[in-house]
Amino acid sequence: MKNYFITATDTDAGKTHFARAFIRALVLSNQKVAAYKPISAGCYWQGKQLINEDARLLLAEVNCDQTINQVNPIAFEAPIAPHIAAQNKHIKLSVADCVIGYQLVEQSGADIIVTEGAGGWRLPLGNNQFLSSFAIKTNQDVILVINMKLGCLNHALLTYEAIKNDQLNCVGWVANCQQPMSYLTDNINELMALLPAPLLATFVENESIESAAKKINLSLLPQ
Ligand SMILES: Nc1ncnc2c1ncn2[C@@H]1O[C@H](COP(=O)(O)OP(=O)(O)OP(=O)(O)O)[C@@H](O)[C@H]1O
Ligand SMILES: C[C@H](N)[C@H](N)CCCCCC(=O)O
Ligand SMILES: [Mg+2]
Repeated sequence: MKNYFITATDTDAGKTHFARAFIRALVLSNQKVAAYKPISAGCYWQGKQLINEDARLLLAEVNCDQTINQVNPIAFEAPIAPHIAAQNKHIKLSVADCVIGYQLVEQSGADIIVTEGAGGWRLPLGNNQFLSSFAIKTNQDVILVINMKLGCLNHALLTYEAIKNDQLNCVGWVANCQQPMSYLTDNINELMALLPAPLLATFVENESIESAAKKINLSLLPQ
């Protein structure tokens, strides 16, 4: 079984966009894929259930029998830092609970589990715990989505360094071009020179999931 943890330079950088395309590409290459979004903040009510849009979109791509609750067991309505949303509800977030949810996803019989983080790499859970510790505990291969905008070089390099210091492999990165950027090619070239991991795909503005999936070079991932 393989597992990938999708992180990013920031919130709204394109983690879900990439994860949807990645799952689609893996399913097209005949893998059994499950998704996991341990913690979400920013949800809507459907009847008595809180639904996170990321989890709904990921669930729509997988080919294992999963429920939305299995994909996203911990959900908060407010679109704020999850540890604050949890505090407001008198709930304690923990790495251990994220691992328990992951173990349930493992029972889906997937060859590959794709986990989407929340925010960036060092997302606080409160009580001095971080979502990155969940990725460490479950020994995930990390994929870094970079929102190509001014300032991303520093964010990308620091994130890469943190992943490496946490002794995990950043197995690839994605250039997500959501908005026009001056000297885009030069910025991508600088990242190619400085990040010791392969560029898996470059997504353009308004890239469809179908098109994005075709661009991901799965052969660059460790076999
Ligand atoms: N290359 C792209 N082409 C088209 N739409 C994009 C692209 N990248 C991101 N988006 C859109 O931008 C928004 C933010 O992207 P996305 O939701 O993937 O970010 P995220 O990192 O998952 O954010 P969060 O931290 O909230 O989970 C979404 O509406 C998404 O559909
Ligand atoms: C609401 C947002 N879209 C995400 N779900 C949560 C992002 C938390 C970021 C926390 C931080 O690092 O400041
Ligand atoms: Mg997301």
